[in-house]
Amino acid sequence: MARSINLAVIPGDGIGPEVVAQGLKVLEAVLPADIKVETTRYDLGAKRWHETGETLTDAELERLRGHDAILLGAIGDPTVPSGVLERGLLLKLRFAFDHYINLRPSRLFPNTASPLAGDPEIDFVVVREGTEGPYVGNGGSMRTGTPAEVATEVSLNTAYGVERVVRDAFERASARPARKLTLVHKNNVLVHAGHLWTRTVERVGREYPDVTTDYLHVDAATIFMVTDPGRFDVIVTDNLFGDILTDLAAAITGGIGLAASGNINPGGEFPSMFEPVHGSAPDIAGTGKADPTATVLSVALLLRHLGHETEAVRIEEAVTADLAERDGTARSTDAIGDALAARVAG
Ligand SMILES: NC(=O)c1ccc[n+]([C@@H]2O[C@H](COP(=O)([O-])OP(=O)(O)OC[C@H]3O[C@@H](n4cnc5c(N)ncnc54)[C@H](O)[C@@H]3O)[C@@H](O)[C@H]2O)c1
Ligand SMILES: CC(C)[C@H](C(=O)O)[C@@H](O)C(=O)O
Ligand SMILES: [Mg+2]
Repeated sequence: MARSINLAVIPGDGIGPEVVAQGLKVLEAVLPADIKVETTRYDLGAKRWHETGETLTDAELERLRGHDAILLGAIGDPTVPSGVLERGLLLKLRFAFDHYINLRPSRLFPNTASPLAGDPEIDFVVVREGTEGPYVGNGGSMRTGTPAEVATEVSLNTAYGVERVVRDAFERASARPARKLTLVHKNNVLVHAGHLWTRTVERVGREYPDVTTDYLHVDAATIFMVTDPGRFDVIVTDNLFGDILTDLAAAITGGIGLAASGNINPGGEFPSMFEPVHGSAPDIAGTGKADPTATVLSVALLLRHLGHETEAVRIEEAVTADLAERDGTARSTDAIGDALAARVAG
């Protein structure tokens, strides 16, 4: 366990800088005096793109590589064409640093309101593939802008890429009490990729006889996530399905303002990157309405990844206590950050 953390911080756009400020506040408060955190801020995002036309240079990528981990707020801005920052910055980082595990825990904290009826027990984790699928940029457009336009976006699925994420998901499932793994795909239509995923889960699953496996088509998975979320323990799924399912998962567990994620490079060859599931929320940027809890919980995932389990748990307990005391009174981003920092410090 490192006694110092060399952290890269990418606040980004919209509410990104607002929530990252709270994440850093809580990080500083939770660490004991003998663990030092050194942060380097990278001002990437819309402003930088407008000024220079750059999203992320190779030199910056090289410098980022030298950090122990990255904390990212959110990127994306209405003044920048859709996809420029998402692909040129966020996905570039995930791909360059081989973040093939996109880990998205979904837990309904005690006393937190879910839009679902009753009082559902929700505690599952989505292991979303992070470097393949339809996200690879394997596509193009011909006769662009004409009535004869043809556009493609081809999903890439390699045996290597699918197996490594499936193995990771089985490892996580076997370490959890319910020991259940659900593959979510669409193998009735996407038969080539879908059957590769299905066969891989069957084959790797033989090495994990104590883990129960099942399969759901992604459309049916959205039904069960609303009608019976307790059936899920570990979900393993492709990059795009995982993106969509985890916004839904956030919605049923108290909202997108609470959903944390980690883009993990398990071997540690590259720094892993932690970020809330949500985006830059231009509709509320600058209003102080953004909930920083998702970022604070992402800091907990970051600390756990670096071996600081005690501090990670302390943050999660502080969030649990904070959520339990919420009574509907509006609190600012800053006020929530202050409250969480005070809890972890005390
Ligand atoms: N990881 C990322 O950086 C990331 C993730 C998703 C979207 N984006 C980008 O963000 C921009 C906006 O995307 P979008 O509107 O589809 O999704 P979004 O997640 O930014 O916002 C969706 C809704 O959730 C609300 N919301 C989001 N975060 C919140 C928080 N912390 N507290 C309270 N409410 C919150 C927003 O106000 C909005 O109503 C786009 O450019 C998109 O590409 C970036
Ligand atoms: C902004 C976008 C590239 C990103 C994704 O699709 O992975 C976001 O939606 C997320 O969930 O982190
Ligand atoms: Mg998303």
